[in-house]
Amino acid sequence: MNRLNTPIQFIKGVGPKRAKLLRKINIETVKDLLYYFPRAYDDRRKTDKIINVRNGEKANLKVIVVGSPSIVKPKKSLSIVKVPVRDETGLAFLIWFNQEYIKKQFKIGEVLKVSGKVKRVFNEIQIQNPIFEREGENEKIGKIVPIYPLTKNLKNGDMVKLVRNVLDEYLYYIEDIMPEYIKEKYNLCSIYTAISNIHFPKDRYSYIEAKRRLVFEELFILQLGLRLIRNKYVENSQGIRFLQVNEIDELISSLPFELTNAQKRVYKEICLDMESNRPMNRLVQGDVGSGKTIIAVLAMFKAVKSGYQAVMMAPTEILATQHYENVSNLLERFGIKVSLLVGSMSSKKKKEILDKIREGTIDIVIGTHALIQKNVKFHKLGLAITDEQHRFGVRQRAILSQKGLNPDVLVMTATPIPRTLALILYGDLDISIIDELPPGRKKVKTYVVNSSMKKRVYDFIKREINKGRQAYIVCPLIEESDTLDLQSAIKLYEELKNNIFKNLRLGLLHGKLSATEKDVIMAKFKNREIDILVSTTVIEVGVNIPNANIMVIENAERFGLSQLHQLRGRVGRGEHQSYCILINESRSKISIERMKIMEKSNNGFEISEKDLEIRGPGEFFGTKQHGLPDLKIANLFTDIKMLKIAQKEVFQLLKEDPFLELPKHSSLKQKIYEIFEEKLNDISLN
Ligand SMILES: Nc1ncnc2c1ncn2[C@@H]1O[C@H](COP(=O)(O)OP(=O)(O)OP(=O)(O)O)[C@@H](O)[C@H]1O
Repeated sequence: MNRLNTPIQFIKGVGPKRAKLLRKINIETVKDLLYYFPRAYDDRRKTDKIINVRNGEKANLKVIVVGSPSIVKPKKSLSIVKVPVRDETGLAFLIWFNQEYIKKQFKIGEVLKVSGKVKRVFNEIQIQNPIFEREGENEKIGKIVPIYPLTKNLKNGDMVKLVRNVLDEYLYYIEDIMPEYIKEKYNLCSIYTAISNIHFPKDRYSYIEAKRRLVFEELFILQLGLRLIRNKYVENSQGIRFLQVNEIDELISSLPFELTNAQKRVYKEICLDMESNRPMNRLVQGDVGSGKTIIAVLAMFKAVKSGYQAVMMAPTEILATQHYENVSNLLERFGIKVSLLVGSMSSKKKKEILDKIREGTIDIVIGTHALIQKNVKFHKLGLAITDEQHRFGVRQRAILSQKGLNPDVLVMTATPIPRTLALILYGDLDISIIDELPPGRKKVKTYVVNSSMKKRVYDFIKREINKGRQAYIVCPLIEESDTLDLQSAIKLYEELKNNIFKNLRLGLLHGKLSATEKDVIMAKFKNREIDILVSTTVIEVGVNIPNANIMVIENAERFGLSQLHQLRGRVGRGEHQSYCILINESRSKISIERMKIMEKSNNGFEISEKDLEIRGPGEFFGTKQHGLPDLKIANLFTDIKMLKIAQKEVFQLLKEDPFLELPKHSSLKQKIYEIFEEKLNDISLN
């Protein structure tokens, strides 16, 4: 057995009780402990003088005991031990509460190093509950002490001792998996120095060096693992060879527009994947309105004309319905049978569709989560597309594709993120980017206003509606409570309908409506029977109504920038000049700064980068949701430079050894299998 896997309760001084506490913080083995990094450090290197200490702050002192310890009992339940000490600048008292036994530990004249919090009580300087050691001892004071994330009843001092013990005995059982040439090239210290110094740094420099090495390793391993999964998947599975379909030119030339160069390039990349015998596993990233849908349509056409079925899963019924309408309009005249499958359908209707899917009389199914239910069985599924993937988990994507035998997989996302990060979050996919908007799109004019300007905003909406346009008004999202969210939308709707826009036709859309009710409202808005659609963020993704040209967002400060960009993307989709009005109720500097970014930029990639900068990656996208292992020390945003370097090295290494089969990479491979075991095993089962 690898000694690092020694269960923690077998370590001296641990025992079952402490082992239980350690398990609470996910420390089960020696290795877990060695990789349990401090959350902060207490620098106890410098010595203060009594004359300089400040009330409420921590002080490290070197003192001499100048009198016998005394015990004071101000009340029955409280006893205070007081030990008088001094240095060359003044007098102080070491204080302990209800710990009478401690009194015996001091002798007059002995020198102590103490560290604790200063409290001034009347004219007395007290150091309360200090830690202390005698001259010559060198355990707790005079150095940088790690502070660990703890749990109830587990003391930092005990953790420090434990880590020290384990380091002494087990450090050299860790294997240094980083290839030598990489360590040399980037001047990275050994894993031994890194692990030992991250727990007990001698100084700032040794801490920085340790952290740099560990961050690099973490990012390197993460990316290597993801790319290895991709390589294995591509290698192991026999995919479908779709045909070159000439009829597709007819479809393309029947479109009311010419494909942009970016669309042509991405389409070509998809064709190459589909025509090869390896299964496609590709992400299409594009800014809002860049025309991702047509790419999906072309891929589905190709699949069907090659004799297979295709499926497309969208996150909401509104979006699924919209896709269904588009796709059937475009493809039915080519003899392709398209069908919709959503949760709200009657069971009779559902059964009818499910039968047809199973028999193969339906070629393309478009739907929501309903598609991943057990009862959905395909006759011959060849292509699985998920739209707006960030709303689904990796697992759901996998379930969908398991409904075929290694179908090609296409993932479409409307949240543009910087390429470097896309490579992490979608590291097991190949990436295509549509980085060009269709020609002639007018920039959405964006204005940030505060609520005092509302009347002007409403007058402006009236004028545009008189010209035949339509508007969206989106209400703030209150995440903790759907009910409040709903109330605020209803309240606003009532007020607008009964007062401000009395003579106009308003509709209200929110998540609590049934799917049919939502459909009715969307259809009315589309048919111009509604002038203003008041909505919660259910409208956020993908809705395409080109005649709507105004997007007003109430309490815009409550949204993430990428989300605002998504919402804004609902307008500017037709020939009319469009407007986005952000009502910002916050005076905070950060809020104003964020709103300014929206005024200035219309580029989703740029905006997501800023959003990431301001909100941090944790909130931007939960790594958990993407099924990635937790990062212990690296930070996807602040360590972006390191991320890029690690990415470069991973690509280089896999070029030479795509499956880590060379003996020199055996320990790397082992580590990756430890971390990504489940995923890699899944693949070998295919
Ligand atoms: N090359 C093109 N030239 C002109 N119009 C196009 C082109 N490609 C797509 N469109 C049109 O642009 C609009 C937006 O396309 P689509 O709905 O596919 O965008 P999207 O990329 O899915 O954006 P979102 O993520 O915002 O939904 C549609 O009305 C579509 O018909």
